[in-house]
Amino acid sequence: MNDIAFPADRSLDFTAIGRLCIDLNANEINRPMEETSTFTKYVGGSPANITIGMSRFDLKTAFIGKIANDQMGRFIRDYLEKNQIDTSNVVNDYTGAVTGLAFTEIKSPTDCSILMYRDNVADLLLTPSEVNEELIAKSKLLLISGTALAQSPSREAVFQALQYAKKHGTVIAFDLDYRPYTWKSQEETAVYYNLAAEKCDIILGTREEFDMMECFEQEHSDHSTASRWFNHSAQIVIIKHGKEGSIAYTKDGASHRAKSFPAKVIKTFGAGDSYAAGFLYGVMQGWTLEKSMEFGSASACIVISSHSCSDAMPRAEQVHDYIARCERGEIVV
Ligand SMILES: Nc1ncnc2c1ncn2[C@@H]1O[C@H](COP(=O)(O)OP(=O)(O)OP(=O)(O)O)[C@@H](O)[C@H]1O
Ligand SMILES: O=C(O)C[C@@H](O)[C@H](O)C(=O)CO
Repeated sequence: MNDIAFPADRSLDFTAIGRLCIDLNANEINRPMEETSTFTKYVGGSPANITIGMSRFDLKTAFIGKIANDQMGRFIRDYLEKNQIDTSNVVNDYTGAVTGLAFTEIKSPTDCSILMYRDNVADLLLTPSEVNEELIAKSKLLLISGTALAQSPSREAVFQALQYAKKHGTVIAFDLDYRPYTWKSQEETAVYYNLAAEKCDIILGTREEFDMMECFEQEHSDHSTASRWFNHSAQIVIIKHGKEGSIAYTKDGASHRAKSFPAKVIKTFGAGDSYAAGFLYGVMQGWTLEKSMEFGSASACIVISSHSCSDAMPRAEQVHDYIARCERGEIVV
């Protein structure tokens, strides 16, 4: 069991707010982007990937965001709807803003980077008045993603969503998703991340992302990081450590470690999104933290062993099968 009490009487399981963009993943892998010439187009954006993952787990999902009024925006909306995601609060921009592009470079399975084009993107133009209170009120869980805090009015839209979630007892998860190129300074990032994190029940981030948030603090240990947020709303703090696995801290002072599974890695990005989807799905099923972290870790392996993020988000049976195959020693890297 875990200690998160999700409201029962809700028609939606999971709603996310934030970035909807396009991934353009290099087809010529294991070389620098300068030497690539073709890309495959996928829907992207960390919160979008997580929502797609939750929908693949057969949860009832919705998205709150803004897309460009062009072919890319229509591609994104169509894809979400094909994945049974409620897009009633995905609004069109009519100012000529564009869709964020994430060009991915896969130099090697352990050396990947993302070149992000994010000038004048539609997703950061979502306004507080465009956030649908009723959608959040009928959701069990709201996910916020850090990059949506980078600029106004998206920043204020996220805080409005947080206010609605608090008002209606909707559980709040915060995936830190720190993307430095979207921010003016680390200090600005830390201020807004900390203000948002104080309202959240579940916080997921890497050690580096928490270090950024704690740039005004002296101590940066996993334990001090976690205990800091239990003085606010947090029930669970997850600190991810890549291939080394992850640690969950709970308000009662306990910690729970999860190892990573073996994976035939094609690219490392997408691990965090798929891990978040798998972990949050497990917690929503009422599983123990260990089982939820295990499910997230296996979900991550499936995605990092694939070329895409969104397309590769697995179904629950695929994740259970991956765990079973690892336990039988059938996945050797
Ligand atoms: N090379 C790997 N092999 C196996 N599992 C991995 C690997 N990298 C990450 N994972 C799994 O995915 C989880 C999340 O990965 P990570 O800590 O890299 O988060 P992240 O930095 O948010 O990911 P992303 O690269 O998508 O931003 C890890 O806790 C681990 O379970
Ligand atoms: O979050 C982004 O904007 C880029 C993602 O779409 C990409 O798939 C990735 O980095 C996954 O975490």
